[in-house]
Amino acid sequence: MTTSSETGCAPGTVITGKWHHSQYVVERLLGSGANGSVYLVRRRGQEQRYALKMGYDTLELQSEINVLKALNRQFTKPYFIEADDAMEAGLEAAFYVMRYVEGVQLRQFIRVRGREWLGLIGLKLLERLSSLHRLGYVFGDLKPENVLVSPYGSVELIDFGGVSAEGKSVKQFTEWYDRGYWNAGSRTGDEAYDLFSFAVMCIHLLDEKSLREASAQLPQVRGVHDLEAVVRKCPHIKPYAAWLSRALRGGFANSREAMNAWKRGVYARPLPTIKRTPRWLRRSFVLSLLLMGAALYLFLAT
Ligand SMILES: Nc1ncnc2c1ncn2[C@@H]1O[C@H](COP(=O)(O)OP(=O)(O)OP(=O)(O)O)[C@@H](O)[C@H]1O
Repeated sequence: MTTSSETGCAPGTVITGKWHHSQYVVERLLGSGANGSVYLVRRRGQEQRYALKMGYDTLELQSEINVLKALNRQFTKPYFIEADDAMEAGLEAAFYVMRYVEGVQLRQFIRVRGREWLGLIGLKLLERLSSLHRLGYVFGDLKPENVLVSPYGSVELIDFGGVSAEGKSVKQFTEWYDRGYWNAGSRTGDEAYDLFSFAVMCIHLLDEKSLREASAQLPQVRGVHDLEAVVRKCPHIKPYAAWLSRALRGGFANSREAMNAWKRGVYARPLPTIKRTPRWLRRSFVLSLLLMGAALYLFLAT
């Protein structure tokens, strides 16, 4: 059977739920991954935007829905809206609708706004992880692509496809951020697993080149010591070093303790309040200096 997730939904496509009869108008594709395609949609006749995920595997979608529903119970602003089957001109696919998270991927945010934002972003992300852990879940596939940051620095996790119940095997992981890859522990989902990924993610954001070099070690000798060597070597990482080493060694009792340690030891530094001057403004400034110089030269020469 051909599903609409295989063929893709063009902007303007109306997706109608078979059971609840809600209608969603596709604005654009937000992204596609292993588990399906995510579209930015509006409910027909309304302004409110949502993210609609159309999946290849109903069981996978269901486990993501379960996590979002659990999060709904903890927060006033809902994560999960509804789930249904789409029936579009003979094409059939399961979908669910969730909160649309406006923002850019974490790596892009840090690249544009500067590394000094990691203190604040890290704290908000640890809060998110801690909420998930309190519900008995482990995120599993924590990586910069799964963290969206709004222009004001609010942080949301996306892609709950890797989430597993605490104590169960991690369902999805990405090599660099995986504790098993660094021979640093099992792939059993526990709070320390997410904190380990969080620590490697910070190293990645602060010194990607050194992390890449460290990961080039032979698999059987690769270890936490390689990550700690990067942490010691890189000057940008210094303010985070103590926290990162502890997370890499599984030294926090839980994510709440890790969050409090981050708040005291990392975030306690002054906040970045001044926006970096946009590049176009810097360029215009340099250009005007050059023009002034040229005008002065012509003036003196005549
Ligand atoms: N709630 C959301 N709000 C905004 N954008 C989203 C949302 N959920 C997903 N996206 C976008 O859609 C893309 C694909 O979504 P998602 O990662 O959930 O799919 P996936 O099939 O599980 O992917 P992967 O193969 O990475 O596991 C994301 O990279 C992100 O850009």
